[in-house]
Amino acid sequence: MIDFRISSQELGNFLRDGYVIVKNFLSGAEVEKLYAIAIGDDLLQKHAFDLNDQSGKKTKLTLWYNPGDDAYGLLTRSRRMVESVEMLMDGDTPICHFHSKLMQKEPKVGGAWEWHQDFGYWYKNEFLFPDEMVSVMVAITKATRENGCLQVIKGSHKMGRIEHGFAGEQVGASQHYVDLALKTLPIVYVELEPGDALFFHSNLLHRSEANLSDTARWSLISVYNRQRNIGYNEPNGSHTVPVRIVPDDALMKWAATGVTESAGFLNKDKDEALK
Ligand SMILES: O=C(O)CCC(=O)C(=O)O
Ligand SMILES: [Fe+2]
Repeated sequence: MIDFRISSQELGNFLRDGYVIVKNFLSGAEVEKLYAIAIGDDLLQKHAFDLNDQSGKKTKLTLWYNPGDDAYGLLTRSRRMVESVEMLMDGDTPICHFHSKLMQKEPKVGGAWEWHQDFGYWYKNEFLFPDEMVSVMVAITKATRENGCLQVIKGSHKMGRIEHGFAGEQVGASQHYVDLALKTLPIVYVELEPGDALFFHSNLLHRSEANLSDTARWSLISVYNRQRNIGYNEPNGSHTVPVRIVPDDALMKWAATGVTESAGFLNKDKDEALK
């Protein structure tokens, strides 16, 4: 049995750098199952929407709040996931799932994301504690420089929250502070194999370039929150509902289905952080 928990060295890297990569967080069979379900899932496609970047290129994504008994829900509720994020977060109240999104960056059309901190969005939702929010990006397909993998500014979470404004339909960090960060800290291209996971702090500056390659870049990004960290301007209550943890083997042993309507999908015009 593999122990998936974050080691003390990985924790140290996360605290210093604002992120940590865990290779093979999912097995090959698990990630194949998730990919097969995603491409055949009508509901995921029905609820997908496009976000335009500044040049008009589109990124397709599907976002939902409540993790259920489908394959994606069982992954986000798995012990390895919840115990890992718990080690990386301040505080001691129960771990809740804010939302998950399936990012579908299609070949030739997948749009860019401007430099931002995720807490730049969540501050608008009136969350108060950035150290009690962590994102996990799981690569469903390979992420490379060519297909627009995530880039992070190593250590930038230590700058605290940076002012954000609109960049196309996205929220972007103040260019002046991004420039200063880039003068001071290194950029890291987060290339991932399917099944690898990137855990990152809510104040880590990150972006990605358009996907001009022939291969899709699909990833699942799940966001976790401590129960006492209330988003006062976040209408969806998922972020204060403790995760119902399932065993790590549930994804392979229990589920065969895609996400159901009870997941509570986001419609683009409803998101407070995008207003
Ligand atoms: O998947 C990407 O390229 C970036 C997405 C992202 O940073 C976000 O949705 O907040
Ligand atoms: Fe982000």
